[in-house]
Amino acid sequence: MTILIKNANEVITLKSNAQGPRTKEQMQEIAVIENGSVLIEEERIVAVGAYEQLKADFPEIIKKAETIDATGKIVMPGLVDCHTHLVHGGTREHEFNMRLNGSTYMEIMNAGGGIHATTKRTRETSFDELYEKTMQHLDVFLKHGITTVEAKSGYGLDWETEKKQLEVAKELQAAHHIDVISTFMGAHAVPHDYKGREDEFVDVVVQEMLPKVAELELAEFNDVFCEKGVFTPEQSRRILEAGKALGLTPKIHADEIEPYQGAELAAEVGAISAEHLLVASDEGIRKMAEAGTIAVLLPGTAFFLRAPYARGRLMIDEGVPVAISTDFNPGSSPTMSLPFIMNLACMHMGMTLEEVLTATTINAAYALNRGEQVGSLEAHKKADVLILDVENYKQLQYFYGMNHTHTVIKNGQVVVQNGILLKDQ
Ligand SMILES: N=CN[C@@H](CCC(=O)O)C(=O)O
Ligand SMILES: [Zn+2]
Repeated sequence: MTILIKNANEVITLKSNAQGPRTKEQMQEIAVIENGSVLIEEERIVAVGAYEQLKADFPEIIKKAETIDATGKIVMPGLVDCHTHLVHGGTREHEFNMRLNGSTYMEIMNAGGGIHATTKRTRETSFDELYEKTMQHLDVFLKHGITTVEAKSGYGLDWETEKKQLEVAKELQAAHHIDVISTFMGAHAVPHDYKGREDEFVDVVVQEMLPKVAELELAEFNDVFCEKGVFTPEQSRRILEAGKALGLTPKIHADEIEPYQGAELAAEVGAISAEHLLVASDEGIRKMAEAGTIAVLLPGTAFFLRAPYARGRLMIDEGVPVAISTDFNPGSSPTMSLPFIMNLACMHMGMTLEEVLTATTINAAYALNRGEQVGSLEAHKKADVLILDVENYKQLQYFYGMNHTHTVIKNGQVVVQNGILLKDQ
């Protein structure tokens, strides 16, 4: 398919001469073209710029293009949601109600709820049911303008279920328009039968699960919940180093509930990203900036757990590349609305309108090692493009809590039109 998007009030390209994830003032530079056009052929972007220029440069391609008139709207890259627990059984609204009545997240988890409750449900749910449920979630993501999503395992805590989660994600990567990128997170919690024998469970993850994940090519990344009462920094280091030796890139859930040297560890093991960081130390932030570790911030979790927000402003000022994501999961952040999460980042983490756009496109793409393929509108990149029904990018956060997605083009194909998923029609 050849598509020409024309007359957009603004095309937010995120194009830059910077290499790698954007830091400091680079996060502010979203490279807006007023009255811009985007030319797409097959699954790639051919060019972005003024219509007259594109017409002069690519007359033959323009001749055969189907035109989409974006008058009164804006155009930007598809959103990248770089931290989700996509594949899981069941829901936990009763725990939400318990928290509203005074229980804490960790109390519920230590009493057998939380991650353990979802683990039980995920073990009980068949492959086909999980596949169908996740397919529906992906449809909702797509309608919110998300074209790439990460999927962590970690609700199995045994090989059979971890494998089932990763295989569901792999099959959906092939079956759904959205790109689904898998992370193995066998060390998401210590299963009940290993209580008091935590190191033995780490042995199982390191010696049994990780080699099979690598052999079957079920994931690109390896994550661990480094948190007091879950996995210690030493155990986390062991898990991440073992994954690295097998070719899995480290990620880490760090400093979410209590400061635990997680940010420092991320920098030391060369993790691509450290995620959460609500209570990361000054030293940890400094080390991440030095190492170039991407901070994946998840303000929806702070919102939903009524916890302090990560210090996004400080991290950016210190030179840490920042990405933001939904953390979609059934316990601490059951939302698929990345646009709402962007609003929280502006309102509660001191991030600017421009920084949240960078954090959910190009920087999020780099957090998934996809910064060269998606995350900005540039020639030769994948044609993952959104048309949003607002007059300018500032309105995206001003009209908050709404879904402004009008059209989604994924891999050069229109998949959402007028806010409606085409396969639903
Ligand atoms: N903190 C650890 N894991 C998830 C929550 C998982 C759950 O509560 O089911 C998170 O990233 O917030
Ligand atoms: Zn998470």
